[in-house]
Amino acid sequence: MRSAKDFFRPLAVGAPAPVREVPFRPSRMIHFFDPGNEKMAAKVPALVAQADVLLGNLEDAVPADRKEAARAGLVKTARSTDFGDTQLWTRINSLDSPWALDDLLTLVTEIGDRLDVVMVPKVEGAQDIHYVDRLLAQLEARAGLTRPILVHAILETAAGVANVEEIAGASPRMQGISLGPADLAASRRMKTTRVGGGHPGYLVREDPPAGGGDAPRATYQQDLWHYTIARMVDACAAHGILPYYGPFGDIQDVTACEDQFRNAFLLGCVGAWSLHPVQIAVAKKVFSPAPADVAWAYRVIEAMGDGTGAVMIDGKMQDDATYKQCRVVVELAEALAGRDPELAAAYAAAREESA
Ligand SMILES: CC(=O)SCCNC(=O)CCNC(=O)[C@H](O)C(C)(C)COP(=O)(O)OP(=O)(O)OC[C@H]1O[C@@H](n2cnc3c(N)ncnc32)[C@H](O)[C@@H]1OP(=O)(O)O
Ligand SMILES: O=CC(=O)O
Ligand SMILES: [Mg+2]
Repeated sequence: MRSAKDFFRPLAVGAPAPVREVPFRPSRMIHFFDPGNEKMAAKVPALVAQADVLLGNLEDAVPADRKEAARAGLVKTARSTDFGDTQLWTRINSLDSPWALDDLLTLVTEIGDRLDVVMVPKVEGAQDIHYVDRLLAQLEARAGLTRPILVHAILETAAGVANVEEIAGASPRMQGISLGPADLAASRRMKTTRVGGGHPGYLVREDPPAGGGDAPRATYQQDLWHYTIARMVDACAAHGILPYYGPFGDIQDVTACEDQFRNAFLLGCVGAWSLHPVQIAVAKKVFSPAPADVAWAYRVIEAMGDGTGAVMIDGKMQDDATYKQCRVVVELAEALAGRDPELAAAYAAAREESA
């Protein structure tokens, strides 16, 4: 383990200094595209205005014989697209694959100045982050980069979940963690055969009626991902990095996708992956606080003055703790409004109405 004093020193001579705080940039949806798929790549310029993050995916979902084409496609897209303040991320291949090393060598050298975050799949412990951390520093120094590329880990192995706290704190480069429910299900030997979301078999059943009988008993579907998301959120919050829900594979079921995203939002996640353009709007809706909630948060903050003591608003007790919750909502709303004029107008209107 590195000394605390050395933690913020560059890991290679000439590499940029590590960041001390993860910059909070809106990232409600991390939109995946296959850069080697010409039809998808052609849609990227139009998606810049819609998505907070565009991610060129090189890992799963890209066939083995198209890996080099995807990597080359990402270099081309990064160089030919004006991303404005939309972030460009990539998901490299897993560290045990034949492609990960060339992914990093090529991308940092060719488009390192355009890449904000490298997503690393199947992270099992701090050792995986340390490897990427040092390699990125060497490559950044060689490429003459002046700003460090951040790292995002996918939580998708049982070992990764067991080590999530050490992963979150492994490097000042750590930007965040996403739940990867598909690979995690496989790693845990869960019996689901889907990408994220619930399962109708995972339920609790109400007690039998008093006195017996065989009247039908209600069942309630349970959330397969609650434990892991909550654990990931705690690890991220404790280390000052950002948690995300990952993929929802039933593209047509936007209702269930919205529910899954909202559970994650309420538990503390700041965004989710979008696999198809239709999921961008779902994530935008869910991960932007509702205007009525923002207006309420401002009311509480204004009524609480310096944030101490207790007041009643509409029959509800407010104190230092609700004040802090409301600050979370307002700070998020203000960060999003800075990027999204429509949202800014909706927040201003709701605030005026509730005044
Ligand atoms: C478990 C995990 O690791 S999840 C992460 C890895 N998986 C991914 O990244 C999947 C990304 N998404 C996809 O590959 C595709 O969306 C699929 C395979 C799910 C569906 O693709 P299609 O069957 O082509 O969907 P559909 O017919 O609705 O597409 C409509 C249009 O949107 C385009 N499109 C589809 N998905 C995307 C995308 N993610 N980004 C940009 N454009 C897209 C299609 O190319 C198509 O273009 P066209 O109108 O010019 O023909
Ligand atoms: O990579 C994501 C997953 O769910 O697996
Ligand atoms: Mg995966």
